[in-house]
Amino acid sequence: MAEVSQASVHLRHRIPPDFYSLNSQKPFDSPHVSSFLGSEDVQNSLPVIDLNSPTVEDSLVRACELSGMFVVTNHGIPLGVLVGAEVEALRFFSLPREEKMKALRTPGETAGYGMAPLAAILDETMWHEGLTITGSPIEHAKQVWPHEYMRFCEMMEDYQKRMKSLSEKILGLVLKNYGGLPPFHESGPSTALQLNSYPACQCLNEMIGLAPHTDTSYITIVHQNDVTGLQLFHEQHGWISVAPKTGSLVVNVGDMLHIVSNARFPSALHRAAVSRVQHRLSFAYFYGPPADFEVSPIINACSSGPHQEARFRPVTKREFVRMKAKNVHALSLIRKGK
Ligand SMILES: O=C(O)CCC(=O)C(=O)O
Ligand SMILES: [Fe+2]
Repeated sequence: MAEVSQASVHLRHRIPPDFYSLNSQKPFDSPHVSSFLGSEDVQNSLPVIDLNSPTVEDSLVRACELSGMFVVTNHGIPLGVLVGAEVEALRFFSLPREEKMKALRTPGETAGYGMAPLAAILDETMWHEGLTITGSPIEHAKQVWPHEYMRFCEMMEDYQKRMKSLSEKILGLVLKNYGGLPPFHESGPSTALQLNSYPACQCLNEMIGLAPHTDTSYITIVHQNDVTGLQLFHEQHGWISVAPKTGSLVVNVGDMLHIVSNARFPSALHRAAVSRVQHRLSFAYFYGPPADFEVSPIINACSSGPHQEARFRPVTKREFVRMKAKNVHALSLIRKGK
């Protein structure tokens, strides 16, 4: 996921590329020469889980173990909510650049418009712009639409409320054999909604939308518009495309759940490709523990063999995020017996 420490916040408000002017000088020669096209043949190999199925717990645990990424159906979020949020996001990203800049993330803030927060830790040019929302987006929405901000705010708040419940449902099922989702006594979970926009790119060579990364969350729930772009790294097949399927959602395991599961569930390595002709949108909802909650591996009867011993030392999300801001491979820093 896309979080960095206070130490590097100044990098977080770097501005996205000027897509319009770069595209108008086409063909634009990007420094990337490799292909970002995922393998289409194996795109359907991700597990698809019906959340109403009587065997849902087992299926979820197996999917977490297998690839750390899966598709859910019958998740209870009406298609109208997903499409409505898409329409509002497009209304924002279609604004002229100088209008969007009014919502630019200020140094020290998480929420706001700008490059993927990931850009602060990866030295890579990404064909991407994003709007990060934590709770109410009203301050930023008012800056760009002095009179027409309410609909955007209502849609995004409703979307987050529903995603929070869905995250808790999925995590509760996944962790049932681990004693369930831990109660967060004082503060609630840390959550964020990241609206991602990848304008069509008529570059000579392909540009990456989002560079390969793992999310810092327990889990992330992704909704994509109908343009393919999300890719998962698979040990055997390399990069595989996770094609959008109307109404279904993609869920992936993040670093925090990887730790809790004692490495039984891989933290999904994923990235986003860009289309030459279509504007791609995605919504990533990150659900994680409160910043000061200490996360540690849960060892229980389900664990066997090498999983019997804790593979990671306990870490708070705050500390982990700080470490990851300096080193994307932060998991290796808290691994025991390195
Ligand atoms: O655009 C996508 O499908 C992925 C987005 C993502 O990985 C992120 O925002 O962390
Ligand atoms: Fe991600």
